[in-house]
Amino acid sequence: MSGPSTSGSALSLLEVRGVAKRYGGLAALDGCSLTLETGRITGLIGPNGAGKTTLLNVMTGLVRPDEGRVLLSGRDVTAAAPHRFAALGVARTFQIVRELGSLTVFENLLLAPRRQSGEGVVASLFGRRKWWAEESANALKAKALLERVGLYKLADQQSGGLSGGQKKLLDLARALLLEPRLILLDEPGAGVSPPLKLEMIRLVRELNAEGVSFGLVEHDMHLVGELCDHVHVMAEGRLLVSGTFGDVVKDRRVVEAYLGVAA
Ligand SMILES: Nc1ncnc2c1ncn2[C@@H]1O[C@H](COP(=O)(O)OP(=O)(O)OP(=O)(O)O)[C@@H](O)[C@H]1O
Repeated sequence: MSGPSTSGSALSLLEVRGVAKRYGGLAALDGCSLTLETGRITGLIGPNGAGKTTLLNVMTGLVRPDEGRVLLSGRDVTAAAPHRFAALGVARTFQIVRELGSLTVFENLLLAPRRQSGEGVVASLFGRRKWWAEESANALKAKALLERVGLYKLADQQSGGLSGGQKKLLDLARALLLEPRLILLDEPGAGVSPPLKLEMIRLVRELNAEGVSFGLVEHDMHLVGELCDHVHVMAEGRLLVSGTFGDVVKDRRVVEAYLGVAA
């Protein structure tokens, strides 16, 4: 990773510039450039196959782009591994939640990756004591997070028995363990009952008011309209239109992209 770049807006939290990713002959991303700004809940919408999930993967180090750059607060993180993004405060949730069904809800949270203290020489000398201290702090934190997302009563249940919405809330709690400054949500509304969707909206708003920024990939336009300050519309691996939700849904190019008509 190189040092801070000189360009980019002061509000830019995570930015992709000219990002391309090919799978064989298919361009999942094709010169995509866009910015998620600090403090905002930014929507990423677009028709199926537009490249939204691939972009989230690039923005969290799960996929290395063939071309282009990824900048976090102006710092080049294009080649950073997922744990590095996590350490820098970027967390994500998944379209299909990958909980360990045979473990309890609480155990799933304890096993989730989190920011760990450094493992220098001094740390390793005091390793065992430090490990215990960290583990008990993590257990307390996990309990507090379960309470926050409304799953505390289910802490001892096998997570495989959770509903779709409860799994999404567990995934959000898992992301929050990292104490992130940015959370990328991949379809948090998919397969979620209306009451839990409202709960998800409430939580995201509350976290945002506390200073957490969000990138939100979502097909549920009600959810996008409720949550997003700003929306980027993607089509065919690149940015098509950006603006307020009200503006982009009226945009002719966006309507055409969703209908599959050439803009
Ligand atoms: N690992 C992969 N191998 C091959 N093709 C892939 C891979 N990942 C994504 N693709 C293809 O890249 C394109 C973009 O996929 P992506 O999942 O990013 O789109 P999306 O906008 O998230 O779609 P959706 O809204 O349906 O989830 C699709 O055509 C998809 O089939």
